[in-house]
Amino acid sequence: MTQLVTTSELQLIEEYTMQTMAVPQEVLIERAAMAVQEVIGAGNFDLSNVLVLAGLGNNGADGVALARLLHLQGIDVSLQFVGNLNRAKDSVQHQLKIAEHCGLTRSEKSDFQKATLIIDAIFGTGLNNTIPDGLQKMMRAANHADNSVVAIDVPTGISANTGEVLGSALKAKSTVTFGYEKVGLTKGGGKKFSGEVIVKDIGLLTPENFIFSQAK
Ligand SMILES: NC(=O)C1=CN([C@@H]2O[C@H](COP(=O)(O)OP(=O)(O)OC[C@H]3O[C@@H](n4cnc5c(N)ncnc54)[C@H](O)[C@@H]3O)[C@@H](O)[C@H]2O)[C@@H](O)CC1
Ligand SMILES: [K+]
Repeated sequence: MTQLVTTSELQLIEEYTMQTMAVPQEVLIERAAMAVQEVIGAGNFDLSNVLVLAGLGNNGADGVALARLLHLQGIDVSLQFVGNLNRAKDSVQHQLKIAEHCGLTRSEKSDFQKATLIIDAIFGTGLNNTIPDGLQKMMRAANHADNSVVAIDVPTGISANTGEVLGSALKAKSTVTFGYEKVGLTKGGGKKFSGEVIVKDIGLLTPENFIFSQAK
């Protein structure tokens, strides 16, 4: 039996990890990025031209950290933000600062066709509304291109709680999800869009006797 989490259960686990257990958020972000680096480095993906599409929340922060790790590994990686960077969370700004110190500059616009692998770090468990129209258009174009997509935590456009497609979703070949599999990856659009789901430990700490509502 596999343990599943809802977004509210995950929120409790994240709070417990960072507030009660005092694990810094940066540690979780670094481990999330390293987990994805390990999966994409295992030999099943063409890493000759990697495009990281990063959003403005913590899912984007994971993507920026991953872009930096790949850059330091000598991989040709482009980092493109989706949305106005001025509105990005501090975690994203912080990760971008580290990446820039390591010599990785962000791209303004990237060529989907050129990318051999797209990393989807646009939205994760925080998505709670319909994807804006402009972004839906870009996602449909990416779905039509012939690249492999690896989603970080949850494919963009999928509700991590219900599996519903919130407007449009980015079709992943694999989804690297953190801690526990999200309920939304197991049903509806989530099941269809997430491809192979790989659960990775990133150091989230779960309170003893925590009650999970669902399993599969
Ligand atoms: N909570 C944490 O500290 C950690 C989170 N992690 C990553 O962070 C993700 C969750 O991060 P966030 O909670 O920051 O959320 P996301 O990065 O998924 O989304 C960013 C923000 O977008 C906004 N938003 C939601 N729906 C929208 C819509 N339709 N249009 C425009 N904006 C919208 C919300 O304010 C949301 O906070 C996880 O999936 C995981 O990848 C990991 O780095 C581990 C640590
Ligand atoms: K994502």
